[in-house]
Amino acid sequence: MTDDEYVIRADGLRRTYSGGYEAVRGIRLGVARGEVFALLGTNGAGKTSTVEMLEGLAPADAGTVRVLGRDPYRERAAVRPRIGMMLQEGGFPSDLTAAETATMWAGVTTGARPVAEALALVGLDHRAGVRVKQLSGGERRRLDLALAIMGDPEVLFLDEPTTGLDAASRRSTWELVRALRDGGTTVLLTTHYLEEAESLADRLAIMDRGLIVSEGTPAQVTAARPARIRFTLPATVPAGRLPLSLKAASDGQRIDIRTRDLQRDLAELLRWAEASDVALEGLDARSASLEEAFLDIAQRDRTDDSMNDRVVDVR
Ligand SMILES: Nc1ncnc2c1ncn2[C@@H]1O[C@H](COP(=O)(O)OP(=O)(O)OP(=O)(O)O)[C@@H](O)[C@H]1O
Repeated sequence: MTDDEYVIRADGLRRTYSGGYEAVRGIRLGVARGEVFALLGTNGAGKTSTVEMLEGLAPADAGTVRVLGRDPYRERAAVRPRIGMMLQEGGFPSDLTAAETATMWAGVTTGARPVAEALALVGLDHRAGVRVKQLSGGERRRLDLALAIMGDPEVLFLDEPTTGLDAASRRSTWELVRALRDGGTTVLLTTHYLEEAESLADRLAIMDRGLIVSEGTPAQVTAARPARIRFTLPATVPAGRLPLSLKAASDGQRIDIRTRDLQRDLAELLRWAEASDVALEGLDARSASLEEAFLDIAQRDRTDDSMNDRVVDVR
């Protein structure tokens, strides 16, 4: 993909706070038109600091940012009408009702959709007459989303859009994001919900300590991680009797095998169990999930060890 085909492009992006703390340490990312891109990371990894630069709310200390081909900070007047953003904190007057807040926002939004439509899209139509301070946390989050999509933006930035939402509201927000994407909107979102990223994102990046440490489709990000086989051995069978080729870690009779060739190792295990007449209680074999990929990164962050170093051979 050429640079021109990216709706959001960042290169060598850095942000240093006063006091010298470098929150974003040179990242490169590109989001294509009509794509949902999720930015994941541990607390303090630099997601919000990054998104604020992409939104044009803060200048980059180094590197370049282009949104719709322009610098969102220096060319804010040209970029702002074409983007929607939902910040972590909405910060609207709490005495206004949801409808009044949306009407006020529509008044300063280019090409605003009808207020009733915006509220209905986030399932708040029945709460239109309720003051913001009387809305629940999840309802306020949905009002923030209604305002972000008020102008039917070409590019939508969502910073933790479903934090505080119940499971049903979260799923209807996902449906809305998918519908916007299908209508051609490019979406960049941050989230702490890995299931959300797995279900929504066409591509994602995981940030850690100011850098992007993994990037690709959810399948690509998890493909690099080992699969896992777990089971419990009968009390009479010591873990040392397992086939030597299986890299197994044990906690008493509970066995945890990490493997990059799930089919081969599972077949080996089952052949051994059959031949040895051993029942593998609670046998569970699964490919790596995004959550495991993420936890590996977070764990590495703490120990600076590779995952393989943490697998202990039982022999
Ligand atoms: N105004 C500021 N001044 C100094 N340091 C800041 C400021 N804002 C953020 N930081 C620091 O920069 C780092 C990155 O913060 P940022 O909010 O971008 O992380 P994040 O990935 O969005 O985290 P979270 O998932 O917790 O929201 C953190 O260590 C934070 O303490």
